[in-house]
Amino acid sequence: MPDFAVNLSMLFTEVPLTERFAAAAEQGFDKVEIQFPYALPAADIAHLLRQNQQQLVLLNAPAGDPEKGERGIACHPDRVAEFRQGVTKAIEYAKTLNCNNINILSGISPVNYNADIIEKTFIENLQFCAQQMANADIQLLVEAINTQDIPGFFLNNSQQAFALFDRVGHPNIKLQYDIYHMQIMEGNLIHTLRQHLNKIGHIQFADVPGRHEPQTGELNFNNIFQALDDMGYSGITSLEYNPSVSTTESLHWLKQIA
Ligand SMILES: O=C(O)[C@H](O)C(=O)CO
Ligand SMILES: [Mg+2]
Repeated sequence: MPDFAVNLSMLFTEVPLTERFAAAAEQGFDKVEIQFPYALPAADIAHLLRQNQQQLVLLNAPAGDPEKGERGIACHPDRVAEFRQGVTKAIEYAKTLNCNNINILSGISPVNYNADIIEKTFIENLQFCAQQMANADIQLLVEAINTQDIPGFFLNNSQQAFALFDRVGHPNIKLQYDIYHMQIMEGNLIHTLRQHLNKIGHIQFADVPGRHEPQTGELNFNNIFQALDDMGYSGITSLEYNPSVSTTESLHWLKQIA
């Protein structure tokens, strides 16, 4: 069975973030992720993790202003200094929280720059991240996001990610393979996971369509989880879905496979 973590930005949202750690612990989760932890001081999060005997396994670097529709700024040529300051802040949080993985979001391609400059900016920013994070013993992860939910998102499929990693040319970079986004963009999940397992550092999932819990859509999660075990995947597999019912009720599938 996969080593599960739960994303506290999308599950247990019935209660404020500070109470989600305990809610997750009550359901048996000892590993959690937070997309953007920055509204809380790192010391407060560290206290909550200790109190609930949990490990933080993933956080995202700051990704611009969501109120303005921004979903990452790593490919924005005019935001490089701001992006890199955000990465420094993410590394400080990760060090305080003993978190070994930081996820980077490319963002939506800015309309006022040509494709080559956008790609070059992203590659140079990833080179910066890979080295800064290697210095801090942190794994750089990069996530591809589907363009139905976020039209224009620059990094949107696994082959594009692997080709970019070759150009980044640093060993400290892996794909955060989100099953939900990749089912929408390319399908062929088990084959892709098996073929590129050594370039995949973290997995998240939700069913398609709807981005809800397993058994609400078209994916056969029993087969996917079994295949991950069979191929020897040893990383984290994280619940990152919008529960279609209460979070606790949405975990029925987990009890069936346990
Ligand atoms: O939406 C997702 O899949 C991400 O993992 C994320 O962190 C976006 O903020
Ligand atoms: Mg994701």
